[in-house]
Amino acid sequence: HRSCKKHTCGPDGPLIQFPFYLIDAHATSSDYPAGFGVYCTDINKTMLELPAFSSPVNLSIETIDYEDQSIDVTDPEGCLPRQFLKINKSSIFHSHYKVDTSTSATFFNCSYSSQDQAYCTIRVLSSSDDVAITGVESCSKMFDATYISEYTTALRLEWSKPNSSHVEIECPNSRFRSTTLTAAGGIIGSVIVIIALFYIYYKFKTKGEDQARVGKFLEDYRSQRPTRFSYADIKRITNGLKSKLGEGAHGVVYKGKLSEKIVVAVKILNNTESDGNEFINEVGTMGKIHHVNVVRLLGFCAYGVHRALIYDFFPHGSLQNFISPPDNKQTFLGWEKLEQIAFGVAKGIECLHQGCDQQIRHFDINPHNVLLDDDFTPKIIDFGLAKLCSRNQSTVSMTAARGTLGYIASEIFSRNFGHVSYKSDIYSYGMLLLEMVGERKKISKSHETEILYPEWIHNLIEGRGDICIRIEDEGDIKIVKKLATVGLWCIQWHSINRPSIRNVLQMLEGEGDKLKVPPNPFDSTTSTSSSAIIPARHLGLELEAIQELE
Ligand SMILES: Nc1ncnc2c1ncn2[C@@H]1O[C@H](COP(=O)(O)OP(=O)(O)OP(=O)(O)O)[C@@H](O)[C@H]1O
Repeated sequence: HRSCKKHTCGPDGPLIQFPFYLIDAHATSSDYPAGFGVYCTDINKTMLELPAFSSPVNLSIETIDYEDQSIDVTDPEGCLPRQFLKINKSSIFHSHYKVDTSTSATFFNCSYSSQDQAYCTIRVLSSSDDVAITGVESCSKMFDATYISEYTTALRLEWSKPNSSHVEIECPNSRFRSTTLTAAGGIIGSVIVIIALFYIYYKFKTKGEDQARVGKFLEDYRSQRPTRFSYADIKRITNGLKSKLGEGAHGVVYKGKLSEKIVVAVKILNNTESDGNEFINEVGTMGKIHHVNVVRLLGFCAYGVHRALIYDFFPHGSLQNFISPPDNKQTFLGWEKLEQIAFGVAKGIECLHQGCDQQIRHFDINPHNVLLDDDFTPKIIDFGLAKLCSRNQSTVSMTAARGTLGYIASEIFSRNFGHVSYKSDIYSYGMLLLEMVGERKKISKSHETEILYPEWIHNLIEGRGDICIRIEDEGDIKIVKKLATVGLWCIQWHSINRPSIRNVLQMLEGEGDKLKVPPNPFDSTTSTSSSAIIPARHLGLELEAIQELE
């Protein structure tokens, strides 16, 4: 039967078999269900032809997963949201395919007056945002539509079973194989041969899939976009979630391999309730960031309830291992290296705050979220809290935001301390610097309990008393003082008194002795404020959710 034939477009293309079929001169629409016709391009791309209102929409098929009944498609012209609007009006598309990342919208036709500068505020029901536009005179509703995010570059379509007349098809090949073997070797022999054939087939199939996956990844890597993986891929990459690297607030991290040479870390996210669209948006933002001090997102999985992020693997782990090592192992990197790391982290924050079209605030800068590569170059990871804000916006809604207590600025706890802004990351960065400096004092065990931390930091900056710190040469003390001074500036209680990340970089680039001593943030406030200096990791606490005060 024609439906049992298998094809591929070139050696790396996905397998084309029922319900998909190659559109050729012999196939008639009555043979196959509509919406599953594919064809090969000159450059061996597999294209899906979907019926649409005026003319068919052609999308490139990246993978087909017959077990999960899903395909990943992209638009060869790079505008998937536009193509989606077209196919979305087709009833054939809806009867066969399901998309879990779409959002509903209503389109209005509005007339404008250039003179009228009054603002009109539109409440967006699906989010907490209002949109303000000027000069609107009147609007009338045009139509309702379903759309996908502007950041969506690949779309997962799940197909439901085609109607029964097509499901019942039996492939003569398999029947032929079983009867011949039964006659030739009896039941036991045939079972063994079938198992062997299945094993060989499985090996080849897996190898082929692995090659296709790596090929797709390399293609995406060159074009600087994250690859979308299925959950089956994630399981294969991590060898069945075997090697656990650790667990954080957002999920569990596993070590994995994309190929023999490409080792990765896969973060399986806990929060499976998060809206697929929101997740894809975030992935779109993360995928655009390419900076030496920010971890590059290599891939992601957003399929049903499964959400995962794939990053490069960094064998040294996080900065935390080097400033407060587990089991107090001797892992001191030296003050020069620590200074370079502090500078690199600030550069990474600068990229997030100012380097991209959209300002990105991390909201969870801490030593666990700074990974170190082979040369100890720091890489900021974990954009679970990153929210997109346009450049002229200075505050952001923090409902349901998370962070690590001790690294969280006062304004995140309460609006009384001002608006949440990019200065909240500066606070967390300051805490990171102070922990880098402060943890070293623990090398001298005998003094540990005698000196209060705030007092100790001020003694250090002002050169008073015994600072109990490991100093190898004269330059070291300068570095320590500089890091402590910048750290104290960054944790000023009111965000307005904290420097911007550019100022931080200027301070770190300078000699350090000319820096003004910052006001002591522990003097002017109550005892509650000074408790914030104790890093939460030491208290074993995590902040669950922060309610925004209106
Ligand atoms: N790309 C990576 N390479 C190597 N190790 C990693 C990588 N990503 C995470 N890890 C390690 O996996 C563990 C868990 O990381 P994860 O980011 O989930 O937790 P966390 O940063 O400790 O907490 P949180 O999620 O609250 O920020 C950490 O020990 C971290 O160092």
